[in-house]
Amino acid sequence: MFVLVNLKTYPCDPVAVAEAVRDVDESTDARLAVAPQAAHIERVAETGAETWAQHVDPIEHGSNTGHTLAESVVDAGAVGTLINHSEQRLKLADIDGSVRAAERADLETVVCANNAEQIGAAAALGPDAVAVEPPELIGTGTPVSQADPDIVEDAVEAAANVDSEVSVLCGAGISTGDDVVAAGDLGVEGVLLASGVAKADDPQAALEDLVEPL
Ligand SMILES: O=C[C@H](O)COP(=O)(O)O
Repeated sequence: MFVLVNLKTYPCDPVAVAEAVRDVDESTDARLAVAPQAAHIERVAETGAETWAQHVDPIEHGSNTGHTLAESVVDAGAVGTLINHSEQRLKLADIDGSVRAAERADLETVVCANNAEQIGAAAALGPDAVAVEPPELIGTGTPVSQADPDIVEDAVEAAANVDSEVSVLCGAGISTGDDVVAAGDLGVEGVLLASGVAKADDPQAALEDLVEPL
């Protein structure tokens, strides 16, 4: 299982969480990665944790003030990027452009979507993976794998119908090992989560709990 921890803009210590991600990754067969804010990518990557960007823009080098260039996050140490997170929604053409920008820079991609229909459209753009996240469950602590298993199974089917090479993750409310196991039982290859780790008093203990049954 792939456990991708998005730090969003939570007021956690990104380096401390990254060190916990690195250490727990070394103790499990699961793959762990962390997605800090862009300004923290370099310091996070220096810990040795697998580091992702939260977003890249559909741009090339040039006159794009305030945008995030795929090559720049690679220079800082990122190896992958989220695209179209529920909190950073893009138009379809821009999702396509961001996937192409990430490919150009050799970044792995996870395109997020709200439901199975959008997952099918996202998979058609050829990312490495898609992630289904019902927005109403994000940050609630109520896991999608238990609260809305149908949307996860439908997303797995929708992606497979379009491109069986595209992996499927699910996210929203996942914070325990049982949640991750339940997600795996629904057919996903990974989970995308945030508050369960970024807001935990002890992020390392939260991560250890997440991978303990894997
Ligand atoms: O990127 C992570 C997702 O939006 C899930 O967030 P959450 O684990 O806080 O529900």
